[in-house]
Amino acid sequence: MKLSSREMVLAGMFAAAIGVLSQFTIPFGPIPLTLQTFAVGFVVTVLGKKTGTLAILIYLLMGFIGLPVFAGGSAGIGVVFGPTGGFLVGFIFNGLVTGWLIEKTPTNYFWSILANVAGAFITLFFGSLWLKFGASLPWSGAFSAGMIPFLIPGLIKAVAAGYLGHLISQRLPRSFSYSK
Ligand SMILES: O=C(O)CCCC[C@@H]1SC[C@@H]2NC(=O)N[C@@H]21
Repeated sequence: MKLSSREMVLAGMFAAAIGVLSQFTIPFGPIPLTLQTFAVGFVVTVLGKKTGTLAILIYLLMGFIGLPVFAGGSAGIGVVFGPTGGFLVGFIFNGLVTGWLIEKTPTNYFWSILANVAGAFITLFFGSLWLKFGASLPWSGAFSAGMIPFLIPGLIKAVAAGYLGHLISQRLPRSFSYSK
Protein backbone atom coordinates (compact mmCIF):
# COMPACT_ATOMS: atom_id res chain seq x y z
CA MET A 1 0.00 0.00 0.00
CA LYS A 2 1.47 3.31 -1.09
CA LEU A 3 0.94 6.41 1.00
CA SER A 4 1.73 9.92 -0.17
CA SER A 5 3.16 12.45 2.25
CA ARG A 6 -0.11 14.41 1.88
CA GLU A 7 -2.07 11.37 3.10
CA MET A 8 0.32 10.86 6.01
CA VAL A 9 0.07 14.50 7.10
CA LEU A 10 -3.74 14.43 6.84
CA ALA A 11 -3.89 11.18 8.82
CA GLY A 12 -1.69 12.67 11.54
CA MET A 13 -3.80 15.83 11.78
CA PHE A 14 -7.06 13.91 11.96
CA ALA A 15 -5.59 11.46 14.51
CA ALA A 16 -4.93 14.47 16.74
CA ALA A 17 -8.53 15.60 16.20
CA ILE A 18 -9.80 12.19 17.36
CA GLY A 19 -7.61 12.60 20.45
CA VAL A 20 -9.13 16.00 21.22
CA LEU A 21 -12.74 14.87 20.70
CA SER A 22 -12.09 11.80 22.90
CA GLN A 23 -11.73 14.15 25.85
CA PHE A 24 -15.45 14.95 25.69
CA THR A 25 -16.75 12.16 27.88
CA ILE A 26 -19.55 11.56 30.32
CA PRO A 27 -18.58 8.98 32.96
CA PHE A 28 -20.97 6.07 32.59
CA GLY A 29 -19.69 3.27 34.83
CA PRO A 30 -16.50 1.60 33.58
CA ILE A 31 -17.32 2.51 29.95
CA PRO A 32 -17.78 6.25 29.39
CA LEU A 33 -20.02 7.91 26.86
CA THR A 34 -17.62 9.67 24.53
CA LEU A 35 -17.36 11.68 21.32
CA GLN A 36 -14.63 9.25 20.16
CA THR A 37 -17.13 7.32 18.05
CA PHE A 38 -18.34 10.51 16.40
CA ALA A 39 -14.71 11.47 15.72
CA VAL A 40 -13.80 8.09 14.21
CA GLY A 41 -16.83 8.10 11.89
CA PHE A 42 -16.33 11.73 10.88
CA VAL A 43 -12.65 11.21 10.07
CA VAL A 44 -13.28 8.15 7.91
CA THR A 45 -16.15 9.87 6.12
CA VAL A 46 -13.89 12.78 5.20
CA LEU A 47 -10.67 10.89 4.49
CA GLY A 48 -11.97 7.60 3.09
CA LYS A 49 -10.96 4.05 3.98
CA LYS A 50 -7.18 4.10 3.61
CA THR A 51 -6.28 7.50 5.07
CA GLY A 52 -9.12 7.41 7.59
CA THR A 53 -8.08 4.02 8.96
CA LEU A 54 -4.48 5.20 9.05
CA ALA A 55 -5.64 8.17 11.17
CA ILE A 56 -7.31 5.72 13.57
CA LEU A 57 -4.15 3.60 13.76
CA ILE A 58 -2.01 6.67 14.48
CA TYR A 59 -4.50 7.74 17.14
CA LEU A 60 -4.30 4.31 18.80
CA LEU A 61 -0.51 4.35 18.60
CA MET A 62 -0.43 7.78 20.24
CA GLY A 63 -2.48 6.38 23.12
CA PHE A 64 -0.44 3.19 23.43
CA ILE A 65 2.83 5.08 23.75
CA GLY A 66 1.40 7.12 26.59
CA LEU A 67 -0.17 10.27 25.16
CA PRO A 68 -3.40 10.92 27.07
CA VAL A 69 -5.66 10.70 24.03
CA PHE A 70 -8.01 7.91 25.03
CA ALA A 71 -11.40 8.62 26.58
CA GLY A 72 -11.11 11.10 29.42
CA GLY A 73 -7.31 11.41 29.09
CA SER A 74 -6.34 7.82 29.76
CA ALA A 75 -3.34 6.29 27.99
CA GLY A 76 -1.08 3.28 27.73
CA ILE A 77 -1.18 -0.20 26.26
CA GLY A 78 -2.89 -1.38 29.46
CA VAL A 79 -6.14 0.29 28.37
CA VAL A 80 -6.54 -2.45 25.74
CA PHE A 81 -6.76 -5.03 28.51
CA GLY A 82 -9.40 -3.05 30.38
CA PRO A 83 -13.16 -2.90 29.81
CA THR A 84 -12.86 -0.47 26.90
CA GLY A 85 -10.15 -2.36 24.97
CA GLY A 86 -12.58 -3.99 22.56
CA PHE A 87 -13.97 -0.64 21.47
CA LEU A 88 -10.46 0.59 20.67
CA VAL A 89 -9.81 -2.47 18.50
CA GLY A 90 -13.29 -2.09 17.05
CA PHE A 91 -12.43 1.41 15.84
CA ILE A 92 -10.04 -0.14 13.30
CA PHE A 93 -12.76 -2.39 11.84
CA ASN A 94 -15.22 0.49 12.07
CA GLY A 95 -12.79 2.53 9.92
CA LEU A 96 -12.31 -0.23 7.37
CA VAL A 97 -16.01 -1.01 6.97
CA THR A 98 -17.30 2.58 7.13
CA GLY A 99 -14.59 3.69 4.70
CA TRP A 100 -15.29 0.80 2.34
CA LEU A 101 -19.02 1.57 2.34
CA ILE A 102 -18.37 5.29 1.81
CA GLU A 103 -16.23 4.46 -1.21
CA LYS A 104 -18.53 1.83 -2.72
CA THR A 105 -21.87 3.61 -2.34
CA PRO A 106 -23.23 6.81 -3.91
CA THR A 107 -21.75 10.01 -2.46
CA ASN A 108 -24.64 11.51 -0.54
CA TYR A 109 -25.94 12.14 2.98
CA PHE A 110 -28.03 8.99 3.08
CA TRP A 111 -25.18 6.57 2.36
CA SER A 112 -22.69 8.46 4.53
CA ILE A 113 -25.07 8.17 7.46
CA LEU A 114 -25.83 4.51 6.75
CA ALA A 115 -22.10 3.68 6.53
CA ASN A 116 -21.58 5.39 9.89
CA VAL A 117 -24.46 3.53 11.51
CA ALA A 118 -22.94 0.23 10.33
CA GLY A 119 -19.50 1.29 11.61
CA ALA A 120 -20.88 2.35 14.99
CA PHE A 121 -22.55 -1.03 15.35
CA ILE A 122 -19.24 -2.78 14.59
CA THR A 123 -17.50 -0.81 17.35
CA LEU A 124 -20.20 -1.79 19.84
CA PHE A 125 -20.04 -5.41 18.70
CA PHE A 126 -16.26 -5.60 19.26
CA GLY A 127 -16.60 -3.86 22.61
CA SER A 128 -19.21 -6.40 23.71
CA LEU A 129 -17.17 -9.37 22.41
CA TRP A 130 -14.21 -8.10 24.44
CA LEU A 131 -16.35 -7.93 27.55
CA LYS A 132 -17.67 -11.43 26.92
CA PHE A 133 -14.26 -13.07 26.49
CA GLY A 134 -11.93 -10.63 28.29
CA ALA A 135 -14.06 -10.04 31.36
CA SER A 136 -15.73 -13.48 31.17
CA LEU A 137 -19.19 -11.98 31.24
CA PRO A 138 -22.18 -13.96 30.00
CA TRP A 139 -23.46 -12.87 26.57
CA SER A 140 -26.38 -11.03 28.19
CA GLY A 141 -24.03 -9.17 30.57
CA ALA A 142 -21.61 -8.29 27.79
CA PHE A 143 -24.30 -6.83 25.56
CA SER A 144 -26.04 -5.11 28.49
CA ALA A 145 -22.78 -3.36 29.40
CA GLY A 146 -21.19 -2.84 26.00
CA MET A 147 -24.02 -2.35 23.56
CA ILE A 148 -27.49 -1.58 24.92
CA PRO A 149 -26.68 1.71 26.75
CA PHE A 150 -24.80 3.03 23.72
CA LEU A 151 -27.25 2.17 20.95
CA ILE A 152 -29.29 5.39 20.96
CA PRO A 153 -26.33 7.72 21.62
CA GLY A 154 -24.34 5.75 19.04
CA LEU A 155 -27.09 6.22 16.47
CA ILE A 156 -27.21 9.96 17.13
CA LYS A 157 -23.41 10.27 16.86
CA ALA A 158 -23.34 8.17 13.68
CA VAL A 159 -25.99 10.36 12.05
CA ALA A 160 -24.01 13.47 13.07
CA ALA A 161 -20.72 12.00 11.81
CA GLY A 162 -22.23 10.91 8.50
CA TYR A 163 -24.00 14.22 7.96
CA LEU A 164 -21.13 16.51 8.98
CA GLY A 165 -18.49 14.28 7.39
CA HIS A 166 -20.28 14.38 4.06
CA LEU A 167 -20.95 18.12 4.35
CA ILE A 168 -17.32 18.95 5.14
CA SER A 169 -15.86 16.58 2.55
CA GLN A 170 -17.93 18.31 -0.12
CA ARG A 171 -16.61 21.71 0.92
CA LEU A 172 -12.94 20.97 1.53
CA PRO A 173 -10.52 21.37 -1.37
CA ARG A 174 -10.13 18.06 -3.21
CA SER A 175 -6.58 17.55 -1.96
CA PHE A 176 -7.81 17.70 1.64
CA SER A 177 -10.41 14.98 1.57
CA TYR A 178 -11.26 11.69 0.01
CA SER A 179 -12.68 11.89 -3.50
CA LYS A 180 -13.91 9.11 -5.79
O1 LIG B 1 -10.84 3.87 26.66
C1 LIG B 1 -11.17 4.38 25.58
O2 LIG B 1 -10.59 5.36 25.12
C2 LIG B 1 -12.30 3.76 24.80
C3 LIG B 1 -13.63 4.18 25.31
C4 LIG B 1 -14.72 3.49 24.50
C5 LIG B 1 -16.10 3.98 24.82
C6 LIG B 1 -17.11 3.21 24.00
S1 LIG B 1 -16.94 3.52 22.27
C7 LIG B 1 -18.51 2.89 21.93
C8 LIG B 1 -19.41 3.28 23.07
N1 LIG B 1 -19.97 4.59 22.82
C9 LIG B 1 -19.57 5.47 23.72
O3 LIG B 1 -19.90 6.67 23.72
N2 LIG B 1 -18.79 4.90 24.63
C10 LIG B 1 -18.56 3.50 24.33
